[in-house]
Amino acid sequence: MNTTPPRVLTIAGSDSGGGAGLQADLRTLFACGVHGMTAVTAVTVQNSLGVTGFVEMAPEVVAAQILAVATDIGVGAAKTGMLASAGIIEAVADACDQVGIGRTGTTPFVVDPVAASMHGDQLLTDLALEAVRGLLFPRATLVTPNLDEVRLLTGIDVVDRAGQREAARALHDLGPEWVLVKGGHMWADPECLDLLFDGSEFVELPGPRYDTKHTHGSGDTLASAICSRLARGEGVVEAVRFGKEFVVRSVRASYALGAGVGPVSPLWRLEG
Ligand SMILES: Nc1ncnc2c1ncn2[C@@H]1O[C@H](COP(=O)(O)OP(=O)(O)OP(=O)(O)O)[C@@H](O)[C@H]1O
Ligand SMILES: Cc1ncc(CO)c(N)n1
Repeated sequence: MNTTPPRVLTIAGSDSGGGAGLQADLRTLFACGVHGMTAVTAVTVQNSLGVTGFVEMAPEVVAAQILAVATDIGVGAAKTGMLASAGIIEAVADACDQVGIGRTGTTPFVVDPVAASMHGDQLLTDLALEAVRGLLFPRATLVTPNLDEVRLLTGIDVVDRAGQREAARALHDLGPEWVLVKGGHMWADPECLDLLFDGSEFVELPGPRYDTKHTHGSGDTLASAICSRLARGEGVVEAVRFGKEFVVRSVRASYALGAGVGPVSPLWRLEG
């Protein structure tokens, strides 16, 4: 009999182009050696040029998927991606409480507050943003906003590293245990520095900035790689260090796809 690997649940939307969303999560989780499970929140109509539409799942169907896998298969760590609406966020918060995911329980919970695609297409309503702040952040082990999401959530426009620290403090005040302010969108910075904060200590995670436009799915890949380690029982700092290293290599392995923005690729992990 083979050993059952650790299990990670992603609560996320589908990207028909296969580069971001739950497809990026599943391929990253596979490459990281864990069993991936999905609670689908929405189906987007998407390719390398952007998102042209989406339909949401009914909130009770999202909750039912979470309960179904948690009560039978078990969840070692969970993450959120696109959540689409306030109704879905309320259902997710409630279902997570029921099965011990997040700070009301013991299962690590990574909240990636996906608000828009990299082309600027909105993936979350304005009302839902308030629900992310009020219902998900206080339950999160770790939140992983990019700089556009930081601006939407805190009003802080981060343009330098001092601003990144100020934003980390403001986000931590919203209740998560840890905050990771991603630096990918600090375009003037020759590096991509991600900043981790637990309310007292800052941990800087420096990394190169590769000269490529093909970074679709980088945030999903980072959060999924982090979850793969949290599900093994690693601490947040160790897991985030692994995730950063993993996403850097995946950006380096990214490829062109269609006429627009290609995806980062975790396939390097499976080669050789
Ligand atoms: N050009 C790049 N070269 C190397 N690392 C990058 C690059 N762009 C982003 N990263 C890294 O990828 C991760 C995701 O960062 P980013 O700030 O782009 O998040 P995101 O906007 O949520 O991602 P996406 O919306 O593309 O999925 C971070 O660890 C960031 O430092
Ligand atoms: C479904 C989905 N989730 C997340 C993102 C952001 O990467 C996207 N473009 N599409």
